[in-house]
Amino acid sequence: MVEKRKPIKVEEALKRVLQYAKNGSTEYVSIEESYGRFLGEDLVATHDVPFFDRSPYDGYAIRSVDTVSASRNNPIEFKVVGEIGAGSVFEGVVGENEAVRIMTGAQIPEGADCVIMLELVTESGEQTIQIKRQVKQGENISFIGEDTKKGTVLASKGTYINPGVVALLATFGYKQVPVSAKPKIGIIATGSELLEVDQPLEPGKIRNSNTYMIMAQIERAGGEPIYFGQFKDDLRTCYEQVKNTLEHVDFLITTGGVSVGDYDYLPAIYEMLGAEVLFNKIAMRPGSVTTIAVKDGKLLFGLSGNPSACYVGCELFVKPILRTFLHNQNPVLKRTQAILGQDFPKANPFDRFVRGYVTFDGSQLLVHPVGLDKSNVVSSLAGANVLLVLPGGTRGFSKGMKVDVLLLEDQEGAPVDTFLAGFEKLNRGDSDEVI
Ligand SMILES: Nc1nc2c(c(=O)[nH]1)N[C@H]1C(S)=C(S)[C@@H](COP(=O)(O)OP(=O)(O)OC[C@H]3O[C@@H](n4cnc5c(N)ncnc54)[C@H](O)[C@@H]3O)O[C@H]1N2
Ligand code: MOO
Ligand SMILES: [Mg+2]
Repeated sequence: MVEKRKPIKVEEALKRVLQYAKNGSTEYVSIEESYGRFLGEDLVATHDVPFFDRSPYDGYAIRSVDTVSASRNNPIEFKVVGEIGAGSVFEGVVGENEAVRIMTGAQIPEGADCVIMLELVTESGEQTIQIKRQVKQGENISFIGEDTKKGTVLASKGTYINPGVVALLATFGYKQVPVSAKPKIGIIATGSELLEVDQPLEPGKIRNSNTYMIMAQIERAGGEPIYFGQFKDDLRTCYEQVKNTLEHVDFLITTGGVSVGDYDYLPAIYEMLGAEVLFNKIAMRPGSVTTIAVKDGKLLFGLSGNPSACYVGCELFVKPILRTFLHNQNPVLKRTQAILGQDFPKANPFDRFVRGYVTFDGSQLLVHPVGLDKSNVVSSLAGANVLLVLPGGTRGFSKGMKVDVLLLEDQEGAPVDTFLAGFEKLNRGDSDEVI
């Protein structure tokens, strides 16, 4: 008698998995290697930026008081007493009707309290200029600390290091950057039908695409994938592999063998390991068979063998655990809304995660499903930049309807609470599907 599994809601599955989320440690990498990593400590401004009052223009630094009566009919003459480019400092003090020729980025000389742009002065002699307008105190000065003040937390621990964060790291002198250590995520592919990537096709066999897809997904999410090989559907072999691999990784992903088929051995393997199965059926498509178990606090992700199901399982459940390991506060996929660009007539007994492509039509986001919506297809994955979330218990969606989409290529992510709330408020109908 085949086991009847009880599906649980996506949000319930995520809550159960997140109970086992752990934070990893911190390590140092050079600033050149920091892009794409996650901050291992808060990034705090260790000094004001700018560190000194500076000129935002090429011009002349003067005293505003000397320009009070300046006008087109009353040009005021200034003596040019010095010249500084960025990086140089004028050693004297700017006195009455004196000007220092100053370039963008140079420190405002003592005595001066404003800058007039080169274009607005007339050179009236070898070392003299004329000014025909009033310049206000503080005009054209970038003041100390106006960019950021010493002590400000500019990015918190766990923040994704984008190019802007790299600029801040350099600004504050981080030659070595504290980053969150990447979780080591083991991958084992199961299936007697699997060929290595470089093997020629044979009847009944397919190349193992899931391994490489998951490796890429893990890298995109910021983890370190470690591939332990592909194994035939043999209970002993697969059990030994899973057991041994677990010792060397922070989490383990297997693909295939989680359903109810004769050669689906993962359920038996969890039992032999003495692992606690958190769930083995989720009310979602694809990926309903996604099974997650825990052994001594370590998560085992039993992802489906079907490529699209495997992909979705990885994004929805592996990514949040991975990102939490990196101390990231926004570990789940960011959600937004888009207008369905074409009919999607298929009924949705379970929540459906359709591979889609989002574009902006000038006023709104439009989303189109990509390729065939079947869990065993691989081609739709390449063109997808979102997953459309179609609530379970509904009977199809038409063009023009507003739908939720989860962004696949976004690196910012979203907080768990809002993500869960998004699912809880889905307008689901009654599902008559039981398997
Ligand atoms: N009687 C039932 N049959 C199935 C059910 C069910 O509930 N009752 N669930 C179906 C669903 S839904 C899915 S999804 C799949 C899940 O299958 P498994 O996770 O057990 O995976 P396998 O049986 O090993 O393989 C399924 C499919 O995927 C291909 N595959 C496997 N590994 C790879 C890989 N590394 N790269 C590419 N493709 C791979 C494999 O050849 C199979 O075609 O079960 C349904 N059946
Ligand atoms: O788990 Mo299967 O992918 O639902 O389609
Ligand atoms: Mg199977």
